[in-house]
Amino acid sequence: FPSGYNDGPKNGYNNGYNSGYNNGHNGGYNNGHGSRGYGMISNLDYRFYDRSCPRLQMMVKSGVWRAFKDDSRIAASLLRLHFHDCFVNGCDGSILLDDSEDFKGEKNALPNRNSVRGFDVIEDIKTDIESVCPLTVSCADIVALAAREAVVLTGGPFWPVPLGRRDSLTASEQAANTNLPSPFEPLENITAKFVSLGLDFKDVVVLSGAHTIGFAQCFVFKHRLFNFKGSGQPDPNLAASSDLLSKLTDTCPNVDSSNSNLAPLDAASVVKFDNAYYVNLMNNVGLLDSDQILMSDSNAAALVKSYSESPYLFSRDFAVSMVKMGNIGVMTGSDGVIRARCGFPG
Ligand code: HEM
Ligand SMILES: [Ca+2]
Ligand SMILES: [Ca+2]
Repeated sequence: FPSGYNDGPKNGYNNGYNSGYNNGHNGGYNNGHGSRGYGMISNLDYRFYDRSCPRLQMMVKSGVWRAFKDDSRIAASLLRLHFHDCFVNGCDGSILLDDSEDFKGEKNALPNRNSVRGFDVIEDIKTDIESVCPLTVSCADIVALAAREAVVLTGGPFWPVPLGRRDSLTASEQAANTNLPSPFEPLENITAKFVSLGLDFKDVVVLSGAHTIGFAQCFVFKHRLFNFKGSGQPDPNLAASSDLLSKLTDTCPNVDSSNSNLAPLDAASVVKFDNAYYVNLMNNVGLLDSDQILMSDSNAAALVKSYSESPYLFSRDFAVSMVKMGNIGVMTGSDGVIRARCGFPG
């Protein structure tokens, strides 16, 4: 990676943050082999808290399990929380900051408002950890570990999480609105957003597999059900599966009041972290336009096919891509802070 990758400026954090970010990185379309693996260049360290907070990982694990007992969707929500943190100013806990009178952060940015969940779970875990290891563990690291636990808890792969991220003092509503991929935009745009953060095309396909768990609100896919691209008809991909189409129109009748109703992203196994997401795409029953659209690109479709055939391949590649995502724009050393509470910068 270019120098400067890991040392985000302390002051004026957002100014020019992305400049030079991607120089020299492998741009765009490749098959992802080579330059992948756990050996990424990063200042993070698997053993960062071994001495300062030896029970950290156990505490995160039990906090996630506790929350999961009452709400199995929380696993999906915690995984998405890490993604929405890392894609906006790097994995720095920025998404966790509460709005105040003179500060508007990311929580209420368009992709997050009434959509991202799990803040209270992270805050509860942080409170536990503060009682044992005060001002030691960053919120960004807790989110990264919680995302891993969420995947393990739902039957997905375990991977060691490199640690030592520092928390931001600020957040950017605007960056959240522009950096996070939207389910309404074409694959090229989504890919460009990943590439601008040092990820690649394979990561788009692999990380989209996170949609093997969790839910989406009707308004993000409703345009596929009734009047796709002005045709007055459902998306032909969905129409081919009358079974799914009728379930979705039951959940999401064509009235505004259904907009926040929920449908499983992977109807085959909504709380199981498996490769069914890719099997769905092969069968044209992906829920989001941005999911099914992967099949319209021959490189992506080839990866989808191989993951649909091999859960092991998917598990392995997902773990690798999650470590990559967890490295985006991290602050280490004396940059940033360790927050006392995740919702407040101080
Ligand atoms: C590739 C571009 C992506 C797009 C366009 C996208 C879009 C979305 C949308 C629209 C939702 C539903 C939100 C709602 O209805 O409130 C969602 C849910 C979700 N996304 Fe993504 N996503 C993408 C990539 C990712 C990645 C990289 C991850 C994690 C590694 C992820 C994890 C999730 C999870 C787990 C949920 C379910 C959350 C829950 O049930 O609380 N997504 N995504
Ligand atoms: Ca962030
Ligand atoms: Ca699944």
